[in-house]
Amino acid sequence: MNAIEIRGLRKTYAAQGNQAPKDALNGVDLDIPQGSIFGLLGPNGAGKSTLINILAGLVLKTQGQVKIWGFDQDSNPRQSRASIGVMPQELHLDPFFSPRGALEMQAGLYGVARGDRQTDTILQLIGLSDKADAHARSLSGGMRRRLLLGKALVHNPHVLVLDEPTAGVDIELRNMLWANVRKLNAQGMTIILTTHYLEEAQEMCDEIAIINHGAVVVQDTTQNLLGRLDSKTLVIQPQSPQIHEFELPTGVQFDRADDGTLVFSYRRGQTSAEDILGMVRDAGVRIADVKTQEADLEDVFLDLTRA
Ligand SMILES: Nc1ncnc2c1ncn2[C@@H]1O[C@H](COP(=O)(O)OP(=O)(O)OP(=O)(O)O)[C@@H](O)[C@H]1O
Repeated sequence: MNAIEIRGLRKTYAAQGNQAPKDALNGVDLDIPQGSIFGLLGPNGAGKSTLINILAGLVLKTQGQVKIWGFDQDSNPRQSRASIGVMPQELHLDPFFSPRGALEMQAGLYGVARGDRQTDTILQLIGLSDKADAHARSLSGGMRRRLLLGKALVHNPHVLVLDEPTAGVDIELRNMLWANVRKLNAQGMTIILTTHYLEEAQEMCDEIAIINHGAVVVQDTTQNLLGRLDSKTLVIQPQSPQIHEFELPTGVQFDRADDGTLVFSYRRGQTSAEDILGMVRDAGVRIADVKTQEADLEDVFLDLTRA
C-alpha cells in the first residue's frame, strides 16, 4: 500500500487585487510508498509548499483526490488528518507554553487521551527534557525547531512531513534532525521532506519526485535518478601547462580550468575514459594525475527543471 496517493490534484489561488488567479498545481499524480524517506524537490515557486499544505489540511484543494494512509481526505477527513503530522517551515510557537505544555496542548487538539500521551518520550527524542518546563520565549531557534518536530509527533502519525527542516540550521542540529528522522523511519514511519539541499536529498531519500510548474516531472528511486544521466567528467592534470589542441570525439566537451587542468565531459554510453586518455596522450600531453566525477542529483535536477 502507498502512504499517500494523489490523483489529478489542482490548486488555483483566487485572484487578489489586480493579480490574476494563480495555478499552483496543474494536475499532480503522486504515489508515496509506505516506509520510505521520500524527497519532494523543485525550484522556488514549483508548488511544493502548496502540495504539503494540502496534505496537512491547511490549504483547500481546487480539484483532485488525496488519500493519506488509505483514507480519502474528503470522505474520511478525521482519519486522514490523524494519519499525518507536519513540521512546518515557520518557527511559530505560542510564547506562553513550555515545551511540555505545547506538546500536551497539541495532543489535546488531536484528541489523544491523557493516558496515551508520549510527552516525556517525545521530549527525550527531541533533546528537550531539561527544558521541558522552560518558557518558549527562552528557547533558541534550534530548540524551537525541535519542538515543532515534537508537536508533529504527538498523535504518533503514520506519515511525517518535514518542510525544509534544515534551512538555515547549524550542522549539529541538522545531524540531530536526520538522526531523529532515521530513527522514526526505522520504526516504520513514512517520511516526506522538502529540501533545497540536493546533496542532502541524495543522501537521505530512497525515492524522489521533482516538481516543476505545478506538475511532477519525474518520480523514481534516488539510485535510478542518478543512473539516468550517464554523463561523466574526466579531469586530467598535465605535467606541464602547455596549450594543446585536441580532436574531440563527437559529444565530448572540453574545458581548460584556470589551474591548467583539462576537463572533459562525456557520456558513458558514447565514449569511454580510455578513448579520452588515448586522445590526450596522442596530443603529446604527459599526464600527472587523473580524476573522474559522476553525475549527482544536482545535474539531474538541472536537467529536468531547465524548462
Ligand atoms: N496564498 C497564495 N496566493 C496566491 N498565490 C500563491 C499563494 N501561495 C503560493 N502562491 C503561488 O503559487 C505558486 C507555488 O507556490 P509554492 O509556495 O507552493 O511553491 P514552492 O515550490 O513551495 O516554492 P518555495 O520553494 O519557494 O517555497 C507560486 O507561484 C506562488 O507565488
